[in-house]
Amino acid sequence: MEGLRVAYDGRTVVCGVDLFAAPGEITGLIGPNGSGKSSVLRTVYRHLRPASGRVLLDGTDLATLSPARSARHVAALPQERGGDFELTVREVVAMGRTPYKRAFAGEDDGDRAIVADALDRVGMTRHGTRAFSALSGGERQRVLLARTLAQDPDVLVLDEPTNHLDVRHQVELLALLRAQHRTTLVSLHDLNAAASVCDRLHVLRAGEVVASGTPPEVLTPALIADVFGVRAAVIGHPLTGDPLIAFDHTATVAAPPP
Ligand SMILES: Nc1ncnc2c1ncn2[C@@H]1O[C@H](COP(=O)(O)OP(=O)(O)OP(=O)(O)O)[C@@H](O)[C@H]1O
Repeated sequence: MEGLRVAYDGRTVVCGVDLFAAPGEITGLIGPNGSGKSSVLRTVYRHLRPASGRVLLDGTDLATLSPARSARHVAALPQERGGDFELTVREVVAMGRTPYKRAFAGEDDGDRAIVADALDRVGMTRHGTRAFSALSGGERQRVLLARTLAQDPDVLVLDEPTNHLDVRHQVELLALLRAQHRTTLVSLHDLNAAASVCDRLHVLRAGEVVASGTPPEVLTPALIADVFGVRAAVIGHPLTGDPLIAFDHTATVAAPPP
């Protein structure tokens, strides 16, 4: 992203963000509520047009690609999860193949194998014939993740993907992201999950990137106090060695800026 600015009704909420997501790496966006994480991601999956600045994919301005073309490159798990599709689980996942099909073209064996594999990866194979609208929040989340996998994108954009998931499914989802080795841009509220899964982190505050680096570089007690207004100790995780952030849940520190 180059000089990315996002505005709603003339109010700027992302102001001049420059950000690079390296190929095959997991790039994390963290920051307080309202800091602009979703707004940045929405420009990447083209739900929003930047007010100024550009989103480049291998040097090509995404805005110059047709929607179908960019959908072959970029798949998203957005925060707005759409309505209750009157579709089965399998049909929702098969929607991921749409950017590759001509109008009215049916599924071929290749599509069917990709859809089956995507369902398998999120552990939803046995739910394939159920109505999507009848699933729990976490199950829907996993089905929508399978749809992005079926889309076979170069770039995966995920806005708070662990929302609604129990801890086991959070761990599975993060492991799945790691195993993909795709260029991934993800917003996360769980700083410990971000520390464990992301190669690089960018911290947003009031629409600006205020820190960037590897998780150990970024996730310091000073930054956590400054940006989130919470006291924390950062220690090495006894099992993995990743930074482990132990919050002081008894009190906040200075209120974070608006
Ligand atoms: N559709 C919209 N219309 C108007 N303002 C919006 C819209 N979506 C977001 N905003 C505003 O833009 C700012 C950034 O919001 P955004 O959702 O990008 O932040 P976020 O960091 O993803 O927040 P959260 O952690 O709460 O999901 C906020 O002030 C929010 O109120």
